[in-house]
Amino acid sequence: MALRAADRLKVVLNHLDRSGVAVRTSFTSAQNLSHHHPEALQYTFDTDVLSPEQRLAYEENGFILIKNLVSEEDINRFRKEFECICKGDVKIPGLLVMRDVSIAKSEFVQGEKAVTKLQDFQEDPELFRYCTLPQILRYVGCFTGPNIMAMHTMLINKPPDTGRKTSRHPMHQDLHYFPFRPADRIVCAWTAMEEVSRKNGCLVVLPGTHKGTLQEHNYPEWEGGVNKMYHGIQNYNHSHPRVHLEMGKGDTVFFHPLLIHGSGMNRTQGFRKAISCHYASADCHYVDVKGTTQENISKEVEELARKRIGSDITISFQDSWALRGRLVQGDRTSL
Ligand SMILES: CC(C)CC(=O)SCCNC(=O)CCNC(=O)[C@H](O)C(C)(C)COP(=O)(O)OP(=O)(O)OC[C@H]1O[C@@H](n2cnc3c(N)ncnc32)[C@H](O)[C@@H]1OP(=O)(O)O
Ligand SMILES: Nc1ncnc2c1ncn2[C@@H]1O[C@H](COP(=O)(O)OP(=O)(O)OP(=O)(O)O)[C@@H](O)[C@H]1O
Ligand SMILES: O=C(O)CCC(=O)C(=O)O
Ligand SMILES: [Fe+2]
Ligand SMILES: [Mg+2]
Repeated sequence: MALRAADRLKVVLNHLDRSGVAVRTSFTSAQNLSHHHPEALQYTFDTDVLSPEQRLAYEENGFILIKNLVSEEDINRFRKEFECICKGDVKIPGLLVMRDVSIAKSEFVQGEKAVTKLQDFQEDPELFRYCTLPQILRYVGCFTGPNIMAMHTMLINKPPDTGRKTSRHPMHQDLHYFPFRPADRIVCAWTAMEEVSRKNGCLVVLPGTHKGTLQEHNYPEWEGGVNKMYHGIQNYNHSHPRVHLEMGKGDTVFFHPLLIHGSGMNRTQGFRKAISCHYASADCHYVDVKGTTQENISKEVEELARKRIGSDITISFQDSWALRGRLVQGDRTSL
């Protein structure tokens, strides 16, 4: 007899729950337990960090929110460092400072009010401390396993919208940007650096979409313009349930790279701040994206590398990730 996937999960979790807490289940055949156990939990490892309920939630939804994971003191330090970078007091090799497209050509906006995002802070010891926080890595290991690479780092400073709606981030899957697999061994940690709500443009996720495949991404046709490399999925199911992730300072969401997500407009006058890192198992391998839907982004990244480094050296899409990735736990086995 074939069990529905959700029933199988409940059966497996019931079996896994060694603490004796009752997990409601619709099926209890011992024979089916052993038979279905290995295939049912695809997205998480049994590490004694996530409770059975938390594992089930990630398996079903593709994300899990942990409250109050990063201390106020750490966040204040990241914020200070961000200010120093924006003022030009610190120069970090490889760091990319992005301005919002609506003010990119303005000479009047200076300092942190001009910055919408820092990318690639792996050479900044102060900001990179975020990626090595033990309480974050404990959770990351539940998804990646023990060998962990920090692949992609960002500090997002979503600006007050200028009225052109450019502060939105279109709905997308982060895997679009990554030429490595398997997807299930990649996870993003995203920490709110202050209260984030629907008003200042919190994350919006489509629960369960991590079970789907990678979709085609392009620039959305938005009247007010779109930020460079902010590709989006054009034809996702607009009637799929949406969840707005309202979070407090220090709350952290871990999410799967196929989970469809974006963020809304910032309707406040403050700059909505978040810090994030994409981790992958060091056992992942690079894939060739030629002839796939990822070819468009790979060409943009290669073009950017040529602009920044010079056209005499070719840095492939894969190389650009191998150069930025940093081992944060275990052994650098492959990536
Ligand atoms: C999972 C994860 C990976 C998902 C994501 O992160 S999605 C977003 C990823 N975004 C990126 O990686 C952005 C990469 N950033 C960049 O490519 C650069 O910062 C640029 C946007 C090209 C700016 O380059 P840069 O040379 O430093 O700045 P310039 O002031 O000289 O501007 C060069 C030309 O680019 C334009 N520009 C600047 N900022 C933006 C913008 N935000 N959106 C669109 N166009 C922009 C700027 O107006 C200028 O144009 P022209 O004067 O050449 O026509
Ligand atoms: N017209 C649109 N086409 C495609 N995607 C959109 C469109 N409008 C919003 N989105 C996407 O939906 C997500 C939520 O954006 P939106 O600005 O609607 O925020 P919101 O938090 O839902 O706010 P609201 O309170 O207005 O519903 C973002 O990822 C955004 O890019
Ligand atoms: O902080 C945000 O607005 C979301 C950013 C995001 O999803 C991304 O850069 O991939
Ligand atoms: Fe994203
Ligand atoms: Mg809306």
